[in-house]
Amino acid sequence: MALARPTWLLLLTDRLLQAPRRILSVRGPEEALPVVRIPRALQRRQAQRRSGCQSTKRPVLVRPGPLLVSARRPELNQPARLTLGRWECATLASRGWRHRRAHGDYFSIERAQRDMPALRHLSSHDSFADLGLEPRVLRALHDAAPEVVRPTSVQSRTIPPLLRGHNLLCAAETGSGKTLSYILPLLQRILDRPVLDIHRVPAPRGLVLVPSRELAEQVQAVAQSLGSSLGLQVQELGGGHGMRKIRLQLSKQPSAHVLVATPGALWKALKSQLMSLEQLSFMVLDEADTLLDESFLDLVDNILEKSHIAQDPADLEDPFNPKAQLVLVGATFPEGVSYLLSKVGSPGSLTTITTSQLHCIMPHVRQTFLRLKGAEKVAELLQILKQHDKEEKPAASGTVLVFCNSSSTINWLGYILDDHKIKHLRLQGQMPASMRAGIFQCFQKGCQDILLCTDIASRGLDSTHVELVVNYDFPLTLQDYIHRAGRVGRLGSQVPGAVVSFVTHPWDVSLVQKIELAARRRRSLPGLASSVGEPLPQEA
Ligand SMILES: Nc1ncnc2c1ncn2[C@@H]1O[C@H](COP(=O)(O)OP(=O)(O)OP(=O)(O)O)[C@@H](O)[C@H]1O
Repeated sequence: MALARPTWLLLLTDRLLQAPRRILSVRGPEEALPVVRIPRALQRRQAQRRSGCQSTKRPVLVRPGPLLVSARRPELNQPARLTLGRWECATLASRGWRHRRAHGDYFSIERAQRDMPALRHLSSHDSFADLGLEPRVLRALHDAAPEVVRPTSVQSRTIPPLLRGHNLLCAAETGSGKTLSYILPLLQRILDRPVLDIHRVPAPRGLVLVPSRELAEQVQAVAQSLGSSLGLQVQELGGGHGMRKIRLQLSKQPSAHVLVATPGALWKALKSQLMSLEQLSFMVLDEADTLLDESFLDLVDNILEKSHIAQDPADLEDPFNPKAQLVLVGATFPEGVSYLLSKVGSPGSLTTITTSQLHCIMPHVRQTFLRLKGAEKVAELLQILKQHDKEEKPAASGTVLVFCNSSSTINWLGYILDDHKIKHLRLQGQMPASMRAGIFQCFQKGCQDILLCTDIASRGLDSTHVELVVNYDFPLTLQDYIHRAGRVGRLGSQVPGAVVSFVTHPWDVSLVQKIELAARRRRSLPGLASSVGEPLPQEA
């Protein structure tokens, strides 16, 4: 914006410009002479003004048609038909967002397609029966989830090799149906294998390790709904409890066939010899990148030591020395994933399944970024929530997830929402286990429309009724952004979702620029493995 210059300054500069290249004095020759130099840009502007010339800026051309990126400044829009080349530079809408003058700016990555990528490229002839599942498993699937008729692309590619006994790494975008892609083969494989002998302690034949107790509850519910009609019991063992509770939980179903557990709780049970993994024939690490990061790696390492992982399908055939098939599942895998995989087994023994949209910005969900001052965030959130409350929606749909980076922000924001009489639920890691239990299920059932949560609700939790994700605090990593945004636009979502992110800090801006560039180029986000199955670097 041009600032109004006082008239005296204009007159002075006009005078000075009469002799543009000379050193100009404004005092007598006897005094010390201050030197005034006229900047060239100002000289040019003044010359233009005098000659009545128009600005040389080209007028902004806003072409009609759908957009891939729409910005507050229309000259930064990108039409949907245009994709930026890999090495091509573009002026980003978020360029200059580190400066405080950018406050109030915004842009959106628009919805480029209606269907989620997992459902594309499927013909109506695809069926679960073609994947090698037995009729009894198909019946169980039909009884438990009649809406699941056609397999998604990740299910079509994952189920057959798992049924053949391969160790597998499945990397596919959020909400694409990864849970069924490992649960169905798990149930069929353990049905096929006889029980060897009676153990003194519970000895599950299938194990699913997950990073949070909410996810353990969810996977247990899916597996149990399928297992019931197959005569299989599925038990959940969530973390945050003492030994007494773990003992009690295990004594409820001592002969459960499948265990869904968090690493901490399982390791406590194994250490106290309340459980054995000797009968294990199928082991899954769901959200594998989290389970292999520093916070869980030691526990997972210990658990893997107690399980006998097969190196290839032939190892599974020996009835006297049972070994377990290993499956790693996730929606994000950081660069250097091969190094992490080498810690759980030989990466060469893993069949790798990845999808084309892995680590990409979801093309079917509108994602908006607002550059705000920290002090404006509360007002903006209240406005979004009040606006959302006014809209008419069917029951248990159109709910909102608000993500913050810390438990203290959740508590503080919760009090503010209470003050404004906005009903909501809160879920954060510092809550005692007893308080935390059941909150996400309650939100899933539609008891409340709004859930304030930290990243413990961002991974794996199914939320097909969520309409809006608000990143009140911008996530700290691109992985977290992918997982949070992945709570909308899921398979079976009842409403087309949207994501709104508040951008306040300079480090937020760096991530936003990476997201915007990846979206404009329609490429995967940087810093995440482009090829999950890449070979390990050779040791020197
Ligand atoms: N073949 C299918 N047809 C229709 N709906 C399906 C199918 N497979 C799974 N679903 C549904 O899709 C939703 C998402 O599935 P799921 O939770 O397994 O996704 P995910 O890939 O594990 O996601 P995340 O990466 O977030 O963990 C669930 O509600 C599930 O019931």
